Amino acid sequence: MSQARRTDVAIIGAGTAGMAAYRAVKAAGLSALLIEGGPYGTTCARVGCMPSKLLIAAAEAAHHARHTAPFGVHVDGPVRIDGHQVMQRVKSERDRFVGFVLDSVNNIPQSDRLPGHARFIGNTQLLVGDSTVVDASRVVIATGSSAVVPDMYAALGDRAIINDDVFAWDTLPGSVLVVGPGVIGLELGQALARLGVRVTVLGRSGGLAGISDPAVRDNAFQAFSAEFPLCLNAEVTSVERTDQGVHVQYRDRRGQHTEQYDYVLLAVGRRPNIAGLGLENTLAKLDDRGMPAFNRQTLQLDGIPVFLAGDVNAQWPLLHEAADDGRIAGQNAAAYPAVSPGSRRAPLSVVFTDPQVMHVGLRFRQLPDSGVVTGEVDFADQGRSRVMLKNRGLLRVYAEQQTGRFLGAEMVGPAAEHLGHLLSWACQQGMTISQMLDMPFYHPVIEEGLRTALRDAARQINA
Ligand SMILES: Cc1cc2nc3c(=O)[nH]c(=O)nc-3n(C[C@H](O)[C@H](O)[C@H](O)COP(=O)(O)OP(=O)(O)OC[C@H]3O[C@@H](n4cnc5c(N)ncnc54)[C@H](O)[C@@H]3O)c2cc1C
Ligand SMILES: NC(=O)c1ccc[n+]([C@@H]2O[C@H](COP(=O)([O-])OP(=O)(O)OC[C@H]3O[C@@H](n4cnc5c(N)ncnc54)[C@H](O)[C@@H]3O)[C@@H](O)[C@H]2O)c1
Repeated sequence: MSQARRTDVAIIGAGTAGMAAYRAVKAAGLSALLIEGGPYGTTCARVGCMPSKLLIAAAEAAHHARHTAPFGVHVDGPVRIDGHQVMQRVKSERDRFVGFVLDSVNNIPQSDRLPGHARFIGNTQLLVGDSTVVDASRVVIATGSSAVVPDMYAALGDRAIINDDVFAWDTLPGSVLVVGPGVIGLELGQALARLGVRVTVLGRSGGLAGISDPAVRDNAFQAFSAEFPLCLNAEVTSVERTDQGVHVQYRDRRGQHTEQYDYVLLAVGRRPNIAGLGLENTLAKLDDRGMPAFNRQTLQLDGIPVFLAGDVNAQWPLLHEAADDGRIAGQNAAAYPAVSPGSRRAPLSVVFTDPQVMHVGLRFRQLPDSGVVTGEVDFADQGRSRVMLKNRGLLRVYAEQQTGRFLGAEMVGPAAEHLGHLLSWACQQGMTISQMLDMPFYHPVIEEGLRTALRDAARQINA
């Protein structure tokens, strides 16, 4: 027997964006229904940001323990890694973070929550599960994204894994081939390598951690390829399931390779969760991949009161952007038809490798063809970085020649997560290089490296 529900705003997906949208709709005094087809807890807490950082933290502990000798400090005897204990901490701390999300879900009145997979049967009408029809005045789609699994790996069954599977392990495997040297591939690949897993990371089109500045990318390549086999232009020619794991053949500049791994970790990108949503039953304009046309400022789909928030819109698939998207979509859904562009922050991304990678504002590839100066610092001789033996990396800052306005930066190097925050705040304030140089710099700190890059840019602006 079918059930009918009526609400002002239906929100599909109780992830970071969906929960933020729900809060915004309720704050505006409208009714909202939060529909979730999978487990509660969010991608970030369950299988994304948090468990990956927990694995990285264990890897950093192992790495530090193995690299004390240059300081004259010796850990006599081998560093022993207990894979069970590593994964136990990753999972129990992860569960703690998920628990906080579940608490906030439980604080949402039961009548505002609807479990089940949702699909459109009209512009703002949804079928949830097999029998519940939801009539909404507006809808927010916040269904997230899923890891892409290229066809050639499907035959490997449970030996072809994605990030979710790593965080379900009870112990560490012996070997993993990581396909995709993007953010996920590098974060997890390096962490596993430092935890004693034999790791190879393969890319196919030269990309590395999303870095677009060739000088920064080269510097990053030197750092990572010194730690584990890393090839950015490889072609995997065959993969075959064996009793022991996976038999892999790939080709790179050095020739053909035949190797055996326990698992192939696929980290070749993520795809918006749009398929199966039934958008063809609405008036949304869909492209050839089924993506609806939408306004990037208001997040509204062209022509219908439906909004697209978080990873599913593929604008900036990052946690803080998903939360902002959810707020903007929720506010606009509530205010519809009086929608307005949401306020955005300066772009900032951080990759939690060692050395870390970050970008702020405009990326190198987005810079105008002329009228830009680039200041840089190589961290090899940077004082505090050298003191701590963290002296590898390159920071490049971009500024408008005419006005001196700071435009953006790309970096691989020490404390990039912190330098990235300083720079993104300056970017959002619209500061010039000279205003940034007027700010305090303590001694001796890694931020003095940033000052060197800013001075380099200032010299060129003044010339
Ligand atoms: C390994 C990894 C590490 C990451 N690390 C970081 C990091 O360090 N920093 C950072 O900023 N970002 C990181 N991210 C990205 C970040 O996790 C995402 O940007 C963010 O979680 C996206 O939130 P969301 O709300 O869009 O999607 P989600 O949290 O995935 O929520 C979508 C929800 O929609 C539900 N759903 C889907 N379809 C339907 C349907 N038809 N009906 C009902 N429900 C549906 C799903 O079950 C899911 O619960 C990482 C991602 C991964 C995978
Ligand atoms: N620290 C963070 O903020 C963080 C961490 C993890 C994930 N994320 C988010 O998750 C998103 C997805 O991450 P991702 O690493 O899956 O995607 P990605 O787009 O960052 O990287 C995918 C990489 O795989 C390569 N690739 C594509 N097809 C390939 C193939 N067939 N063989 C070999 N290489 C191939 C691409 O060239 C690219 O280098 C990121 O863009 C980011 O927004 C963020």
